[in-house]
Amino acid sequence: MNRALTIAGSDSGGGAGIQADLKTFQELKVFGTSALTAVTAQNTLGVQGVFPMDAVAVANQVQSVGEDIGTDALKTGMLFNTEIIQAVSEKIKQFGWEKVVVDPVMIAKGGASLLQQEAVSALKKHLLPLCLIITPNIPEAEVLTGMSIKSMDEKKEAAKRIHILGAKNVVIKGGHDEETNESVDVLFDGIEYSYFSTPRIMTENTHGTGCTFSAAITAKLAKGSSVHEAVSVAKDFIQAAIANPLNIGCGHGPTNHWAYNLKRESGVIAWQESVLEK
Ligand SMILES: Nc1ncnc2c1ncn2[C@@H]1O[C@H](COP(=O)(O)OP(=O)(O)O)[C@@H](O)[C@H]1O
Ligand SMILES: Cc1ncc(COP(=O)(O)OP(=O)(O)O)c(N)n1
Repeated sequence: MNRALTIAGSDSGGGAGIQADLKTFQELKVFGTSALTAVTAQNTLGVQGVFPMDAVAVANQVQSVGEDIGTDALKTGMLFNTEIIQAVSEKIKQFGWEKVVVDPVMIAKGGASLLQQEAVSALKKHLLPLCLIITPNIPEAEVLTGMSIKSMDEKKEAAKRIHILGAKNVVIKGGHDEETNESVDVLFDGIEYSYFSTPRIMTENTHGTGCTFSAAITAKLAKGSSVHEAVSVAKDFIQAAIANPLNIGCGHGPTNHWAYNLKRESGVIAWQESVLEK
C-alpha cells in the first residue's frame, strides 16, 4: 500500500488543511498519515482562532510516522512559524525523504495569517532546497520572489526565480488570476514550462483548493507518477472538486472530494488543455 504524509494545520470546518489532505489521499487510494502543526478554529466564513503546536510535538509526530510506517511522499501545508519549519526540515533530512511537496500556505482566504511574516526567510532557506515541487498561488509567489505578478510572462519569471531558490519544480497556480476565463497553472522544471489550463468556474466554493491540489500531487507521487503526470491528475481532481460543490456553510464552501472518482466512473473527466514549451 502506498503511503502519503501530510504535515499541516487542522481546519475545523473540514474544507482545507489536514482534513482536505486526508480526504484527497483516501480518494486517490493512498494510506494517509499526518503530523499536526496547528489547530485552527475555522469555518466557511473565516478563521476564528489559530493555536500553533510546539515544534517538538510536530517533530515527534513526524518521527513516529517515519520510524514505523514510513512514507512514499509527503506534503507540507500550514507551518506557521520558524521553529516548526526548522523541525520539519530536519526530519525530512533525517529520513532522506525526496518526494516532498511544499504548499507554502501564508494567508487564508478571509485574510488570517497562517505563516508568521518572519518565517518566510526560514521557508526559503530551509525547506525550498528540500522540495521536489512547490505550489505557490500568485500572492505567495509574489512574497517568495518580491516581484509583482500580473501577466503570464511574470508568472514564468517568478517560477524561474523560485527554482533558483532551490525548488526543483515550481507550479504557480492560477486560481487568483480572476479576470481570465481559464485557470492556468504553470509548471517549471528548470528547463521547460508546462501549462495546465481548465475553464474558470464562477463559484464562491473554493475553500481549500490549494490544499486539495497539493495533496493530490502528493498522492500521485506516492503511487509512482512523474511530476508532470501528478500535476495533471491533480488539476483534473481539483477541477471536478470545484465544479461539483456541496453547498456547506454560509461563506466560501469546501470543494467536493468525491467528484473526481464519480466523474471517472461515469467516463466524464477531461477538461484540461496541457501544453509544453521550451
Ligand atoms: N474558480 C476556479 N476555477 C477553476 N479552477 C480553479 C479555480 N480556483 C482555483 N482553481 C484551481 O485550484 C487550484 C488551487 O489554486 P489557487 O486557488 O490559486 O490556490 P490557493 O487555494 O492556494 O489560493 C489550482 O489548480 C487552480 O488552477
Ligand atoms: C489549516 C489550514 N491550512 C491551510 C489553509 C489554506 O488553504 P487553501 O487551500 O489555500 O484555501 P483557502 O484558505 O484559500 O480557502 C487553511 N485555510 N487552513
